[in-house]
Amino acid sequence: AVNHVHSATGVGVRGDTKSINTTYKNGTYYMEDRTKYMYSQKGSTINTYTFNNGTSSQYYMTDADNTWNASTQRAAVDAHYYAGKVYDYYYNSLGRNSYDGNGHAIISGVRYSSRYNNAFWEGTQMVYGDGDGSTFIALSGAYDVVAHELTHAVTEYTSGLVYSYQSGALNESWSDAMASVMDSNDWLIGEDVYTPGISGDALRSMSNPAAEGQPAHMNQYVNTSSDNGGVHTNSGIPNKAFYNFATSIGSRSIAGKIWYTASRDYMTSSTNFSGARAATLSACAALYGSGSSYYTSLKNAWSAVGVY
Ligand SMILES: CCCCC[C@H](S)C(=O)N[C@@H](Cc1ccccc1)C(=O)N[C@@H](C)C(=O)O
Ligand SMILES: [Zn+2]
Repeated sequence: AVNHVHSATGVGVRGDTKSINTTYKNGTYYMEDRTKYMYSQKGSTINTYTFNNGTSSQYYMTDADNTWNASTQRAAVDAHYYAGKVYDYYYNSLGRNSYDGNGHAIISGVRYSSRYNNAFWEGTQMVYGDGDGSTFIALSGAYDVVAHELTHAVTEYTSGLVYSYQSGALNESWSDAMASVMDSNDWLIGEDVYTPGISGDALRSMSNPAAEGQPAHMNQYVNTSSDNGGVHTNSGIPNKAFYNFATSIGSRSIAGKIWYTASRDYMTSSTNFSGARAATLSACAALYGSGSSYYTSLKNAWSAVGVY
């Protein structure tokens, strides 16, 4: 195979079988995907590692027969698979080659710590906990979680939104919005890995933020210093604006293209909610014209959440 590239069978967090791209070298198979454009262009790859429930060192994921069906491999299978899908979306739909726009390698580490109910972008890689089995199962098991985390990397290289108060809530919201474009069969966030014992709930709802305890209007903005100024709470307001816009124009992909363009071309580290409205309007005008029906729908989407 070219560059020892193999497509393998893997079993994900929820027991679902999928095809992943691996590399054969030194007599074994590695969870290294060399099939993307970034490999042909810069030699960089998608690589997935495990912390083996530690917090400092991560280890290669290898498999002797390239059938990745061990229970200890499930979180890595999904982190690897979904990272590839998120790379593909940014490259094929938005013309962005990896999170830096220049084909940077994409690194993930799974099984971080013990019973860890979170996932995050560490600044150079994605990190996923296993969850405690009650609040979360392994967080890489959800497409929207992986899209959320990798979009934080895109945000760092585009707007650079500071992760606190209104710019931080926008940072969180842009991750949820792009995740909802890619994982597009509902308006829920985290539902595939959240509370396995409860059906129908989610960590967040973009269509009805209040359903999961978030504000959906500026007059409900929560002034707090916790959670970096309530970034996971107040994200409900721009999340609702994105939902309003995408549903009013009938296209998540067009809404996502405007949101991405706003972050890349019109937003900065200190952009607040009003600035985000202006940036999305500028992006919409640049892409579709200020006389477009999209432009009017976008104004209405923001005014419906009390942002001007
Ligand atoms: C390390 C401490 C804070 C990390 C914050 C990361 S970026 C984050 O926002 N993680 C997501 C994970 C996620 C994403 C989509 C769906 C489900 C879960 C997140 O929302 N974390 C919540 C639990 C939080 O930190 O409050
Ligand atoms: Zn986040």
